[in-house]
Amino acid sequence: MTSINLYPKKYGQVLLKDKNIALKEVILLGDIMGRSVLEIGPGPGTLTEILLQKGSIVNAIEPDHQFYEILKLKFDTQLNGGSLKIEKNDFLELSGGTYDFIIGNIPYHISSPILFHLEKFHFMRSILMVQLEFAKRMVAQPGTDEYSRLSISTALRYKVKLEKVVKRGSFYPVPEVDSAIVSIEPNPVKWEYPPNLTNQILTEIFSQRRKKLKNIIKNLPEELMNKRADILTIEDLKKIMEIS
Ligand SMILES: C[S@@+](CC[C@H](N)C(=O)[O-])C[C@H]1O[C@@H](n2cnc3c(N)ncnc32)[C@H](O)[C@@H]1O
Repeated sequence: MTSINLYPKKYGQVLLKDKNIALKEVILLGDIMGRSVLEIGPGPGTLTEILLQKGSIVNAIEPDHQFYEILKLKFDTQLNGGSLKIEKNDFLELSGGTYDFIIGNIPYHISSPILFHLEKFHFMRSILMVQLEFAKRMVAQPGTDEYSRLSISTALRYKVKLEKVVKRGSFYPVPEVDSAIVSIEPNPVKWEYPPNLTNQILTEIFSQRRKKLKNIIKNLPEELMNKRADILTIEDLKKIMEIS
């Protein structure tokens, strides 16, 4: 007998089986009654169901054909009633939009592209499930072991909080790593420097983490010369942008 592979690696499909965790994620969004929610990768619709029960208007983006078909059958009433739209699409292909909230238990192999693609959207708050190590790097402060290019790139754009560690046993198939729920709010003050130049400078600095900044960038202010990437703050980066 041939079996259908519901978990092709291509889409990073590890499914949340603990409904209490899904409920916690939705509660962390805040009051969603009557509000618009973009859901990234609904899979079989565990989060979708709770979002709809709580009265939100959901736009769900799912590229996998099998899940797309399952969702259409499962939520036929809500689709006809107008509280749910399902798009068979890749979130990274969306050009942007405005939603009150964004939520997703996202595929871990594309966490970074998804995180930075959020920038194309206007939203108040987002709740994402990511790999625990990724979450720790997202929220890491300068001078800690986890501090990385991801940490400063995240802090330039968002206010992020690691809300809850979720053990691997809450998923099926059981993955090799633990996960975490993070909340993300856009920074009220936007980073005023050109994104390409910022990325270029961060690449130079973080690809030579062990070097002192004076050996990477010329004409630095005195106080930055002996610093290294692992303690680079946003204020330091601003000073570097000013002379670049
Ligand atoms: C980790 S699973 C989570 C599924 C479901 N939300 C859950 O909690 O059980 C990731 C989901 O994202 C979908 N996905 C993969 N790549 C995607 C992309 N580029 N854009 C949107 N969804 C994607 C997968 O098909 C899958 O449904």
